[in-house]
Amino acid sequence: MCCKNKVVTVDGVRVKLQIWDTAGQERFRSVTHAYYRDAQALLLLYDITNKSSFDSIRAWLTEIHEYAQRDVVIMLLGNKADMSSERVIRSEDGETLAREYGVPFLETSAKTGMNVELAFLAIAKELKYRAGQQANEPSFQIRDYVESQKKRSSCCSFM
Ligand SMILES: Nc1nc2c(ncn2[C@@H]2O[C@H](COP(=O)(O)OP(=O)(O)OP(=O)(O)O)[C@@H](O)[C@H]2O)c(=O)[nH]1
Repeated sequence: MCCKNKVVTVDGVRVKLQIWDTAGQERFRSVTHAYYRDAQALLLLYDITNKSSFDSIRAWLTEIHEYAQRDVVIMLLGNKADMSSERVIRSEDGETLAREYGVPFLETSAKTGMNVELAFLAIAKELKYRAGQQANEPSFQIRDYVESQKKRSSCCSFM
């Protein structure tokens, strides 16, 4: 499960993220608590071509509420956005779920890289902002940032 490092540059400062990939299967649930208990951020991925992966997100959010840090940064990601012909979960469904839980949402593709850098950058920005919060600094809103930066799989075919 542990670890890959990812370095992103946030406002000229290099931030190192240590990424743990916890397997999503039910049978590993009991052991994954220990892995994410101390995490500062959690990326919850489902597969847009797999309904059961989307359906299990609610259970994960409930669990996280119980076991994760109270101020953990959570982001919902609908992965495999490149596989549009096999899509079963609409972007709107991801957006609605994310809105319900007040978390930012992106569709990503690990294959093409769509929105992947943005997901890590948004997390790093949020964590950096929280760590160095100054009284006179404008607040950083991760959801607004993600909304303003994201690329939609349905557009931008010229890219
Ligand atoms: N087309 C496409 N395939 C992907 C994408 N992301 C992952 N895959 C493929 O999906 C399969 C599963 O990927 P994994 O990274 O092993 O998935 P996982 O959910 O981490 O698997 P577990 O660790 O067993 O829970 C692999 O064959 C990947 O190449 C994507 O964005 N697009």
